[in-house]
Amino acid sequence: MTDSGRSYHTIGDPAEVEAETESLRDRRAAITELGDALRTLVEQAAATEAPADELRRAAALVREATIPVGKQQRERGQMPTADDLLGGVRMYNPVCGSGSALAPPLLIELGAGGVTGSCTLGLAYEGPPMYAHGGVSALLLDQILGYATSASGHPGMTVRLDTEYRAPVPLQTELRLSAEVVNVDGRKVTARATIATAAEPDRELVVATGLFIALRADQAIRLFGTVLHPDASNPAVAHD
Ligand SMILES: CCCCCCCCCCCCCC(=O)SCCNC(=O)CCNC(=O)[C@H](O)C(C)(C)COP(=O)(O)OP(=O)(O)OC[C@H]1O[C@@H](n2cnc3c(N)ncnc32)[C@H](O)[C@@H]1OP(=O)(O)O
Repeated sequence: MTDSGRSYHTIGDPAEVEAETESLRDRRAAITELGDALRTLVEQAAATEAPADELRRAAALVREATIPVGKQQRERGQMPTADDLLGGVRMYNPVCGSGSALAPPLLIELGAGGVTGSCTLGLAYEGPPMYAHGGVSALLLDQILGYATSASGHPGMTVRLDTEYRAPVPLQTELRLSAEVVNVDGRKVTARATIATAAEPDRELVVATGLFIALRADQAIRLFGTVLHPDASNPAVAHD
């Protein structure tokens, strides 16, 4: 979809389709630009030692910025119009999404036999002083495990995530993640993932094993019916 509210998959006048595609590209670029600015803000706000009056000035500026952004808001049952769920584009995913202020973002690449990821965590992700919060490590691992299972052709939902913290994950340090599927047993898929630093990729700091369950059709419809089977009551969907 584009700002005009029409689907970019529309079959019709090629010039119109091209204009809508260009509009979508431009909107995604703008979402990423805002995401970058927000990430900088979040990181600087977590690291700031500025005096109170500067912080209040910043708070007022941020409140002002929420006005244009808050103008058109989607609701829970509506997918972002800039996303392409089946194509794997999730602009606001809290781990990988370039539009998310929460995402480091983690960059994931498909490799032979699995997937790899890279990111650097700033002070906003601090748990123990100088190191990442354990929940943040689990977040990164769940995402890359999910990506590995999907990429192997066995997408599912996490039902179990076992996380072993062998050594603290340093902040402001380039990290390397990797994940691979280790077992497929009917609808149950097991995958293993690790976090290391780029400097010492073989020293596993955190290791996780995830169990993923492929959804039955009735489960998928119960959980995601509105977005998987959009109908006229879903205002996020274009009805050309
Ligand atoms: C190229 C690719 C690009 C795409 C990128 C995408 C990236 C995406 C990244 C996203 C990453 C983020 C990902 C996320 O964050 S996913 C979000 C976090 N996860 C959830 O919210 C899932 C919550 N759980 C459920 O909704 C239900 O459990 C579901 C619906 C999944 C299964 O329903 P149900 O629970 O009723 O199960 P079943 O009747 O179908 O039975 C199935 C089998 O499973 C066994 N079982 C179930 N639970 C457990 C358990 N805890 N330990 C061990 N086994 C368990 C069960 O015994 C049975 O075994 P068997 O009796 O057959 O032997």
